[in-house]
Amino acid sequence: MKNLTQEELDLLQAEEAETKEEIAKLLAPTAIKIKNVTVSFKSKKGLYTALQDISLDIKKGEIISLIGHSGCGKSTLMNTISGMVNPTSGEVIANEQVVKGPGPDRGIVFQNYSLLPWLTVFQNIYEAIDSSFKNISKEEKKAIVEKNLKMVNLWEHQHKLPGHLSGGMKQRVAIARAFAINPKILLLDEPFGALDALTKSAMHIELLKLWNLDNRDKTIVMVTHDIEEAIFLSDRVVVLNNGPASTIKEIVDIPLERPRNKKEIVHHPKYKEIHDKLLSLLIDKFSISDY
Ligand SMILES: Nc1ncnc2c1ncn2[C@@H]1O[C@H](COP(=O)(O)OP(=O)(O)OP(=O)(O)O)[C@@H](O)[C@H]1O
Repeated sequence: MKNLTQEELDLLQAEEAETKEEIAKLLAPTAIKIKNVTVSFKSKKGLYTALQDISLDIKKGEIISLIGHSGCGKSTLMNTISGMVNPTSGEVIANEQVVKGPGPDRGIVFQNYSLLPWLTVFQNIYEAIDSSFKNISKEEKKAIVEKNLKMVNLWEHQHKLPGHLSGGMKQRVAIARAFAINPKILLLDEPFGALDALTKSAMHIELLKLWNLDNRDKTIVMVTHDIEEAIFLSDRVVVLNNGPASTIKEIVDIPLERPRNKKEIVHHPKYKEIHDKLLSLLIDKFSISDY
């Protein structure tokens, strides 16, 4: 084990880390640093400020969920990390580089899969690898496609077009494509939002399996509306206030040990507490008499 610096020791003490996992997390380097990010959009009515002075540090290997009401700015925050939206002020540092635009170190999966409908499953992944890795041979690229399609159990479906796949299969292709590029940071914008409950559950397990296979090194940021999904997958849940000028309302830790079991986790004494807390943060009114 490496010798800890005074700063690291102080940090450990301050946080009263209890488990090995917590200690590892505390000592992990920062993968994404969001520094005082404000995002304003020009609209016909003038300037619309979606996000106001957001700061957040995300550690390497962390799984973070962004949650909040529709229109609060979750996707905008995600897009500033991906580089598709430039902050009006402030900056995002990802993998120690100031984000200036999209890059292969940050893979994105959208809710609508964004597969190219005229390409087969195999080609969809191959093309993504082809445009990201210039210096490897065709054979190596094919091997990466094969490995990642096998990981999501879709190798036998490699010749199909996206139109001939179910929603869950399309989403698995989209995830395999994101993993094939092997980004250090994986950005998931409501990736399972359109799936039925059973497929969604299966996809949660698939995602965590892939994350485990990768030594839990990949940093994952996910937008979701689903509290259960956020608790099951995340290390921390970031709750955003409503816009305009949305800020971080609260960051909720999910101190549930991994690996997590879908059936058992709901009986964990902390689960209900966390669930209630997130629900209260999202919904202010609970009783009919409040309406
Ligand atoms: N390119 C843009 N131009 C103008 N306004 C924008 C643009 N992108 C987002 N907005 C506005 O910024 C606000 C935040 O939008 P965003 O899509 O980030 O919200 P969200 O929390 O992801 O919503 P949802 O949960 O409904 O997907 C909204 O009011 C939206 O209309």
